[in-house]
Amino acid sequence: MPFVRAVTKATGQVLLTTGCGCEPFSASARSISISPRQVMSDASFHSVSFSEADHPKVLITGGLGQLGVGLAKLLRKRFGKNNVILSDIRKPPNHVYHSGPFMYSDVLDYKNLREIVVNNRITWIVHYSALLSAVGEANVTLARDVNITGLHNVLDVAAEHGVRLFIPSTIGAFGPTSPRDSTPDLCIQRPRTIYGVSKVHAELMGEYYHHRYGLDFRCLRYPGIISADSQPGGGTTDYAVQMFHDAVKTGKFVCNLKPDTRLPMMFIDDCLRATLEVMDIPAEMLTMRTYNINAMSFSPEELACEVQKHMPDLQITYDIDPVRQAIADSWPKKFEDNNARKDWGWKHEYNLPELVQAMLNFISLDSRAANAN
Ligand SMILES: NC(=O)c1ccc[n+]([C@@H]2O[C@H](COP(=O)([O-])OP(=O)(O)OC[C@H]3O[C@@H](n4cnc5c(N)ncnc54)[C@H](O)[C@@H]3O)[C@@H](O)[C@H]2O)c1
Ligand SMILES: C[C@@H](O)[C@H](N)C(=O)O
Repeated sequence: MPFVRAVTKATGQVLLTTGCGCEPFSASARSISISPRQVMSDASFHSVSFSEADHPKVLITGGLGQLGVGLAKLLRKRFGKNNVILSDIRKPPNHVYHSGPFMYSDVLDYKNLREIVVNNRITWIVHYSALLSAVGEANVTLARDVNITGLHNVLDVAAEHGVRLFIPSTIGAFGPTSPRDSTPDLCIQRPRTIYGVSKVHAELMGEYYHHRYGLDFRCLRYPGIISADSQPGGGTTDYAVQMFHDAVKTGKFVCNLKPDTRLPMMFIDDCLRATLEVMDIPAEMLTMRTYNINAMSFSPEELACEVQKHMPDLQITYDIDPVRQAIADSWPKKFEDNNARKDWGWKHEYNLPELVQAMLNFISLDSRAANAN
């Protein structure tokens, strides 16, 4: 829906409504532009001429990380193989390259992003590119570039071409001054990592573009995600994935967080389903644009205990990484997600016992297959 503009004579102010049901707001006439960048005159918001019945055409940025390949698989099942483009700056492995469209895309290259969106008539972007919490602390400049400059490029391209945009946030968007038990959607957010700071920035910029330009921005704050068939990319919650791989391979695991470090976690199938659900629902059902989603919380010792029910000989020792420990100690222990459950019916399926069973089934099967080859 186009912007409605009305210039009031008396004040020289411009009133805008965005067609999204938000309150109009005013701003100085001089400062108003129709788009975040000065785009060509043929670019207009919400101009994509797809009928409601058409499938979305999806671009996933940073798609070769822990979450992108699984999401592409889910979306391709739903929308068709050729309607979902995976992109990244890395070379895809064979099985990914042959499973559907893949393109090189560096989110720091605005023109390249715009070309992909235009040439492929993209209608949804899932923006996964990021440096996660632990690697971000090891390279703050790169994290700032990818997580903040890259975000700005994606926001602009999405706003200019009427693209629905999903950006994940994280438990890492909270900090030591946030309530750590049952952390709600709206509370103090003063994270102490560049990752967290960039994610709060993403939440605020996405919501700002929604109110200011009508961008259809949707955001879920994910807990730590546990997956069997994809490796995590340098986060604080990675220990929980590694424990399974080491347990099956060596029967031993050295944990880099203290035994009682409790964090919100989620099995990947729940995370990807939540992402599709929140992208798919009508905008009227969203009372907010950024939602917490929750499944379970556990500590290393609780996870180890559950794994040991299946593998009683598993040996766990602890060698604490002070950087990761400090990050974990500043994050929520338990997440509150009442709004997601109320507004769009979010419901997780995996608790800790089901998660452990699913991970061990997959990894054992996978290692048996590798041994047989
Ligand atoms: N995995 C989790 O536990 C978790 C939890 C909360 C939020 N998230 C968020 O979900 C998203 C995906 O997470 P993930 O675990 O798959 O991350 P990941 O680190 O595994 O993958 C990120 C991908 O981004 C790519 N990338 C880096 N620089 C890039 C650039 N300049 N241009 C394009 N791509 C670039 C990397 O090559 C990598 O494949 C991230 O935004 C992350 O913050 C993840
Ligand atoms: C929690 C999440 O954002 C990521 N897995 C990290 O630990 O950095």
